[in-house]
Amino acid sequence: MAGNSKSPDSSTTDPLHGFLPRKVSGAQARKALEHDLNAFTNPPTHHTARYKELLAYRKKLPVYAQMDDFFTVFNENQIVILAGEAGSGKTTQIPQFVAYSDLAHSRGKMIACTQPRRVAAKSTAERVAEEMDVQLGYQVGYSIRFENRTKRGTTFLKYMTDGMLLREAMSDHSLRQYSTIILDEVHERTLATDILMGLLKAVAKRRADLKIIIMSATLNAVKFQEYFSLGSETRAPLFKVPGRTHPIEIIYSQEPELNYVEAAIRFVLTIHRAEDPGDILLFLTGEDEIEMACREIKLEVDHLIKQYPSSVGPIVCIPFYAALEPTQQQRVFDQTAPPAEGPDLPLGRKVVISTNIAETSLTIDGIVYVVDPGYFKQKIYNPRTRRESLLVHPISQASAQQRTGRTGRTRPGKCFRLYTEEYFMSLEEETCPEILRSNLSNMVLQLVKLGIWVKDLAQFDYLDTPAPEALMRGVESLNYLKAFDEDETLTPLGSMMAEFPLDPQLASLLITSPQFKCSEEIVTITSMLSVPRIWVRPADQKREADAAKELFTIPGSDHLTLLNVYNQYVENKSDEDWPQMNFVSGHALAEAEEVREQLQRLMGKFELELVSTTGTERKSRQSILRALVCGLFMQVARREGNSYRTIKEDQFAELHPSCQLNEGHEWVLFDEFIFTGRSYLRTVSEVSQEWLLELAPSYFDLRTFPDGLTKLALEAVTKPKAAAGEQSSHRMADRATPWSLYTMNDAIANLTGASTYTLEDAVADFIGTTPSNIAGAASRARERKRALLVEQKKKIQQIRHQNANRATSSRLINPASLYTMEDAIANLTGTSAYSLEDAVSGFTNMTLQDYSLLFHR
Ligand SMILES: Nc1ncnc2c1ncn2[C@@H]1O[C@H](COP(=O)(O)OP(=O)(O)OP(=O)(O)O)[C@@H](O)[C@H]1O
Repeated sequence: MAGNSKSPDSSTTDPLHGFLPRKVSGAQARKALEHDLNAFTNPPTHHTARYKELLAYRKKLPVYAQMDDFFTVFNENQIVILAGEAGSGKTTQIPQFVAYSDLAHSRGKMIACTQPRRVAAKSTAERVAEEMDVQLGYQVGYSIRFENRTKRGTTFLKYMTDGMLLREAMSDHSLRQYSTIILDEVHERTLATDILMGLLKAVAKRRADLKIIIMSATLNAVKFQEYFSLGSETRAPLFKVPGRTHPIEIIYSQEPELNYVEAAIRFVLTIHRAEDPGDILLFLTGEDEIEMACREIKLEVDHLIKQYPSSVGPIVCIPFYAALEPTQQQRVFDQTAPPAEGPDLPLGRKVVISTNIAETSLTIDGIVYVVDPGYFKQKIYNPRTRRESLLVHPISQASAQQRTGRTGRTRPGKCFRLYTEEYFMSLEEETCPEILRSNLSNMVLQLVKLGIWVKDLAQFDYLDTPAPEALMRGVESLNYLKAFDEDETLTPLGSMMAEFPLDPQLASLLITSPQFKCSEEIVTITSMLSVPRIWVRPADQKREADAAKELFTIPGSDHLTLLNVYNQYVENKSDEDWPQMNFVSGHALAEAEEVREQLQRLMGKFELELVSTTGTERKSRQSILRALVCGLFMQVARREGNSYRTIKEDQFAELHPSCQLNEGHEWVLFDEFIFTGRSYLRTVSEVSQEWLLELAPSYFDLRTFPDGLTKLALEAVTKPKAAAGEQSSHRMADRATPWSLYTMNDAIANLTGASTYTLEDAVADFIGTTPSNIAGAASRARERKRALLVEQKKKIQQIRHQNANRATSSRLINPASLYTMEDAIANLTGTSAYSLEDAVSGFTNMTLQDYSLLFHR
């Protein structure tokens, strides 16, 4: 095979007869593609009829017509920038062309093609395995976080998320197992793709044999060509694939639209009534909008069918977003439009309503109409406040083009842009790169693991350099986590942290958990925090879902509640209805189980002991909470008034409505600090301030701690303790702490001399019942209160609904009304990370909360 076949008739038995790596021409590749035998199976097998059918289809793709030129440019250059219209065949065909030229399979190498999204990596690998007539997971496979379908020694074409390739680069800085690396959809500018670009540029200088292809439909080609010039004057060559498979008509709105969700629903209904057969893809920003739109469209269409049965066909609405279970995501590809309801009646239509996960790389067969309202949800991290905002933003021109490109793939299409052409021209050309709006602590750790010195981080060859403050914050967090030593090199702990596919804080939590004799429980909690939403809350069963959640609740800790759910899931594994009956996601739990297995394997690799807590329930819980403090001590807040103030950053937030805690807890540790119109702490547990001082002494070092109420509260713990010996007879009369800071917990600690003795324990001792009975009674009382609240909320919603109807019928809402204070500040300051809080504190030297208190007084 591959050039060393000498027998005279070997061209009939070896489709790759005469092929020399990277000297292959288009003509040779076409001959091999047409061969009866499959070049990539061992021994070669006969091609199936399906292969031939798909090959006929592939030949019509624009990239196929460019095959000769592609082989020339690929053979002659180390790095190629490739731009081609969405649907021209880049993602599916280019890696296959490379397979013929590279002959990676015969050289023990692999070809990698990265994707920013898991769903794209997986679905493209499935399609390509079918096109190449091989079994998925063998010659062609995929690797995404916590899911690897490749076979060592057999897989030579691997679709993978960019994050997975980056992870591999940490153990092999030169990525030696790959002969060619293709970075696809680079216009998305994910953090991992950006780092990979810098890394591959350096690897290319060391490894002349490594080829790199940078691909996208919509990229600023010159910027990439210059970046990849490898120090010489010559830019990397640009290979353009003109044309698309089928034409697409783009239709703009004449006027700015009303409320974009309403407008989108209206458009879908109009298309359904007025346009030729063909499925519809609508882009909305998030799960709530999508589920609501699915319901409304279905209701409206059912209503229309009753009114006009001879002119309106049936419809099926399919939601599509990242948190959905794979079987539900798969519906998007598998489910077809419903048939006509009778002879001579109109055909049915499939409507897919998706977030921007369907924006790139995906082909959903049958889509003819795309409806693009022009918005998406974007996460922006503010390094100063350490808060993430998740807000609706206008999309970029590049995104709009990608959305348009979801049609015209298997037949001609139409794209309805629910904004004017002038508005489109005013959009940003590209989406803001993730590196400019993310928490960089993980990136910093990965770069250092890749061999970059901390002091050189700012000089790394970034395509767009991140803000120094963001880098500094990343280094600072890692210093607190003891990932670096005094010389700023990786400590063994830091090096181990980088090996876990987790945020550094969670990795550190996992690694330190054996010290608290609860690593079994912590690995479960970490896995539960790493998967999408566990709780299921259907719109028409919210009350039942909340009641079910209440039954899992461990008072004072969402983390322990998650542990409880997982343990009960494992106990009830044989009952497949259990998740649904309990309003939890069976898929998320199964995924948590897989994640857990993987993390457990990694722990084994580093000889981290897996131990479970022993002793009383109270003691076990305490050990777990103490371990959580040891890893997540930078995510702590203290109650002030009706909200919580984060430590050091002094930001105010409320507990997220999904939290099972009441607001009575003074100190809490949280998993997420997020802004979604309001600031929230999500997944929260109560902790003791003494643990903070004991378990994170360098972060809570009172000598360097900023002055303020938090410091006073922390001092209140240390001072009375020091004085406790002498003052025992005056404890209640002589209150050393400011009275307002003296909590019930302090009182109990003073009375009993044990800081871990809680209010519940005290009650239990007095009335002779257990804390869990008390919690049960409290939970039943809460349930009654919740039922009342649900009623009240319903009324409020009715009133809001009536008001909203009144408002929308009398007032035009244009995109400008979605322009938030944050957008205004971003426009004024030129940085999206500068929040309202920053603006207020910049101007007044006060926090927003203090400022508004003063203002309202
Ligand atoms: N799963 C699939 N089912 C049916 N057709 C498919 C599938 N995947 C790809 N195709 C066909 O192959 C064509 C090329 O798809 P491919 O993903 O390679 O294009 P692309 O240029 O990479 O597009 P994009 O920039 O959107 O990722 C599609 O337009 C479609 O006709």
